[in-house]
Amino acid sequence: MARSARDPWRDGAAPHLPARTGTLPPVCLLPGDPARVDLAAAVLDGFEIVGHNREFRLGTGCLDGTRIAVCSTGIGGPSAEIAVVELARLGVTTVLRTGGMGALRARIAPGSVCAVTRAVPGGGAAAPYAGDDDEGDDRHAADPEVLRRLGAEAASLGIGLTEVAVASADSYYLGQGRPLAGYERTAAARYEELRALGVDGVDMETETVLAVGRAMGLRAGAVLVAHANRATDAWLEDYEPAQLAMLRLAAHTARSLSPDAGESS
Ligand SMILES: O=P(O)(O)O[C@H]1O[C@H](CO)[C@@H](O)[C@H]1O
Ligand SMILES: O=c1cc[nH]c(=O)[nH]1
Repeated sequence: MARSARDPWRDGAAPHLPARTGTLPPVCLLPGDPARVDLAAAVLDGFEIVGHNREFRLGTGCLDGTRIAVCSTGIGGPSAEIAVVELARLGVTTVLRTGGMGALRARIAPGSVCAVTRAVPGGGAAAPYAGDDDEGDDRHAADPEVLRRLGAEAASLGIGLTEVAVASADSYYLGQGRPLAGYERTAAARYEELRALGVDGVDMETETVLAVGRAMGLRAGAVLVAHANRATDAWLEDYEPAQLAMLRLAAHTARSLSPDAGESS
């Protein structure tokens, strides 16, 4: 049967994510980078790749018998929007972005693991989800229960956690104030603009994950590791240990947020 253009799903199969309705566990980690999905095998037992389409690499594994999904969103708001909307319809009820960011404050060293409290509204793919009500900035706040569990799990794992507010940019270079030849003044102005927002870091997907997740009725949060520090111009070359610490925290938080925590899958 031909698919409808307005709603291009077929027999429970999503148009972009490689999955069918009802096959995924309720909690899903959302790295941007597809390679981080494979890295999750280091923190989840019996990790298996379910499928891969475009930037969306999807796998599942278990922590203490609780099944957890991991799905990459690719880079930027547009593909993150697709992932969150399709995951909601596939049956996922909680999403946790598990990503990287550039810190904007000198006190946040590269490698720091950070819990996002809120994203500032910036537009892009999140804009159509602003809605007609007056929820305002709350739409870009992390779900309080997700934030609370991140804090509790970090404490019990002995992982230091810094709370941050972030901006999500639709551009990695000029949009994050990285100087390009001929655009040095634009880049410097953009960097100051980001800092003036009062945020601690910049990435490319958190705003969309929080705003779209909330609009879809999901619990949405984000844990980010600082890959770089723009204030000190430091870049973390050996990134894997920090990513693994973040994934470990994300997996434990996902387990604690799972309605079936402790049951074997
Ligand atoms: O580390 P991930 O989750 O891939 O995310 C960050 O890395 C990418 C840029 O290099 C952007 O997607 C940014 O948000
Ligand atoms: O500087 C950085 C590092 C990670 N992700 C970003 O979007 N920017």
